[in-house]
Amino acid sequence: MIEFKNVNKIFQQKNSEIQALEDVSFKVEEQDIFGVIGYSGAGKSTLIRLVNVLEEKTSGEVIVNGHDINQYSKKELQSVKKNIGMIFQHFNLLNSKTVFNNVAMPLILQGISKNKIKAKVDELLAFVGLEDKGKQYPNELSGGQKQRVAIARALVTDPEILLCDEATSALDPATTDSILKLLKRINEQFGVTILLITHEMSVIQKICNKVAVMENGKVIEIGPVLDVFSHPETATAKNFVSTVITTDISPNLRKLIPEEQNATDIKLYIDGEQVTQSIINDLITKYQVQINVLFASMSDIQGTPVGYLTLRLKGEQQAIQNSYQYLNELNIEFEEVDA
Ligand SMILES: Nc1ncnc2c1ncn2[C@@H]1O[C@H](COP(=O)(O)OP(=O)(O)OP(=O)(O)O)[C@@H](O)[C@H]1O
Repeated sequence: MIEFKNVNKIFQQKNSEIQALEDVSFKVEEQDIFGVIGYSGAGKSTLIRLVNVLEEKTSGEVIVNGHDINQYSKKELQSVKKNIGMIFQHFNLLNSKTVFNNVAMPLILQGISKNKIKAKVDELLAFVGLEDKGKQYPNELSGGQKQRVAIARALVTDPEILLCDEATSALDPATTDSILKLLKRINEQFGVTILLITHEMSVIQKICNKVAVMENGKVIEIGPVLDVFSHPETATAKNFVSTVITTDISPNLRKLIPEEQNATDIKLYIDGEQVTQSIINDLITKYQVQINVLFASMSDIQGTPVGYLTLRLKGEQQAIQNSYQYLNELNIEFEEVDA
């Protein structure tokens, strides 16, 4: 649906060059909610703006609907762009126009008949929950309501792709949640593919099925959300994950737990059906190992329960070895950690 192939973007400045994107390659499949996360300056905005040609790449290919976006004729590009809606952090509404006219604007510009416009705009205002706000002006609305208007406007041409540029960054947590739910509904009911950029891992956790982590213009980690969240490899991805899930005892808390002779601490990762296994009970009763739970946390990642445990095991060396064999048989990831 959208594919970046070896994309580079260099901004030329008077005496220097800024490489905003470096050899970026990945695919957004149909019906994905694909999240791109990175710190400020990572290149996220530049990347998303290439898709609807708000920026032009320096080299590489940005393929939308089967063709490189720069290979289309002007006329073809117009119809490709109609197929791509976009929403922004600061909504970008026209304050001098009513809500109705803001949503209607793309259709007015296309010369669509008034009756058709009214039917479509009314339908979309109802869909975003603003059926009674058509006659109001943007500055009479809350931030969340403004973003709903912007979403209705982005959908008015029935696009197959929706680009979201930090769409919830200016909103409070509750409003953010309601907008994210709306985006999910758009993806599920209308089959719209969503490419979003954010600096908040909670946004990725709540609605994305895939994620790319960017740093210094490069994609440094990419994959299904469950994979990247459960096994982040780079320091940056680990930092982002730690903002939404706690996977370990904090160093301060660690200091409060006394060391013990003849004890082994292990860290376990469990997910899916593994969380229903009576692991601790089995280790105690079957293998005669004493157990202290030093740390435990459970999170929901895309509907999959994911758990992290740190256990202190005490017992005969053979009993500990047998416990490890049992964990291996259950395919549970674990490692010994320093006390
Ligand atoms: N029009 C421009 N001219 C020159 N440099 C630019 C331009 N747009 C972006 N850059 C530079 O390109 C790099 C990537 O910027 P970009 O805005 O894509 O990052 P970002 O990850 O979206 O960050 P933020 O979340 O702060 O917007 C930065 O170093 C930025 O200064």
